[in-house]
Amino acid sequence: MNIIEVKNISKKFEDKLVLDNISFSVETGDIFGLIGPNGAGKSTLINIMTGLLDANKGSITIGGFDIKKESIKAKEFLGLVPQELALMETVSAHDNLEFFGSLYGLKGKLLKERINYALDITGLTEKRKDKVKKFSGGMKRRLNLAAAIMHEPKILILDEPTVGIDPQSRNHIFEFIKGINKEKNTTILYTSHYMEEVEYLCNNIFIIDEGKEIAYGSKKTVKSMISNNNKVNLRIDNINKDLINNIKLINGVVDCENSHDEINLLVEGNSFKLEPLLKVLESNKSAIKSINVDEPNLEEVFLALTGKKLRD
Ligand SMILES: Nc1ncnc2c1ncn2[C@@H]1O[C@H](COP(=O)(O)OP(=O)(O)OP(=O)(O)O)[C@@H](O)[C@H]1O
Repeated sequence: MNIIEVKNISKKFEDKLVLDNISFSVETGDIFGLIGPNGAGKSTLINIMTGLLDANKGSITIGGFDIKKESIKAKEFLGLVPQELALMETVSAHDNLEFFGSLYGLKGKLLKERINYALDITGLTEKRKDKVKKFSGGMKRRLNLAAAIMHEPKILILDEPTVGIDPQSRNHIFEFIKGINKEKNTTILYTSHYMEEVEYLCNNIFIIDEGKEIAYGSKKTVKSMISNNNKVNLRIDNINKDLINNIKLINGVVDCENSHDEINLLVEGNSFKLEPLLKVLESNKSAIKSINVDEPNLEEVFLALTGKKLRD
């Protein structure tokens, strides 16, 4: 079932079109990536999805409910972690979560359980009694995540949660996302302009630039949009002319470059097989030190489709 359906959303600020006919759907239990550079329209889209902003055109359903017409029911599905922090600095992590939990009507044993779970899954259990003003930026961001899951939302929307934080907190956030997705089947909508994060976390992705769809589908589909070619890097002994010529004759080899102990191949993903390559190496008595096969990464996909880099 699709827990999120975005259909033909357009949005203008004054005369400027910042979202241009955007459509996609997110399946229940997916980790879905919304990627684009600064100013692409990600936050505007999230604000429309969460009912904070009206679109000029199109519709969005959350859990089957229209975000405008049945907003109370639709919003029950949502947990939002915005870019800005919303925490009380002068009280402890625990007391912040107690406050946010009570806003959702939680009390007693259930409130305690939810606080413990939220602290545990964000890696903050040891800091539960510390005042938030003593926290690093990354720890505050994690506490913000913990606050957003107190009501156990079915969908968690994270707007660039790793911007400007330390690597340790970044890893905690990744573990948190994978953990809550696995344990509670929480659907995740993750926005970022870091391609490698989306590459690591997400199954399906939507790439947006200047308000327009650039690519949409499974990670594999999106990567295959630019090319079916993979790169193969070989580190071997006994590289000679005959070997290179024989490698070039292997079905699916598009290009072959070599240095003294390394060969780099560009191969056609659908027709190239490793077996004939291994036979050629064996008959040339070339001992293999390493073989690596690389797919294009999402950064390369974005560059190929837009002609520009995600981050300058
Ligand atoms: N309230 C507003 N009034 C006018 N223009 C706006 C408003 N909010 C956003 N914009 C413009 O809409 C475009 C999309 O902005 P948006 O914040 O959605 O992008 P983003 O992809 O989330 O980028 P970032 O990562 O920088 O937040 C930008 O050109 C921005 O300047």
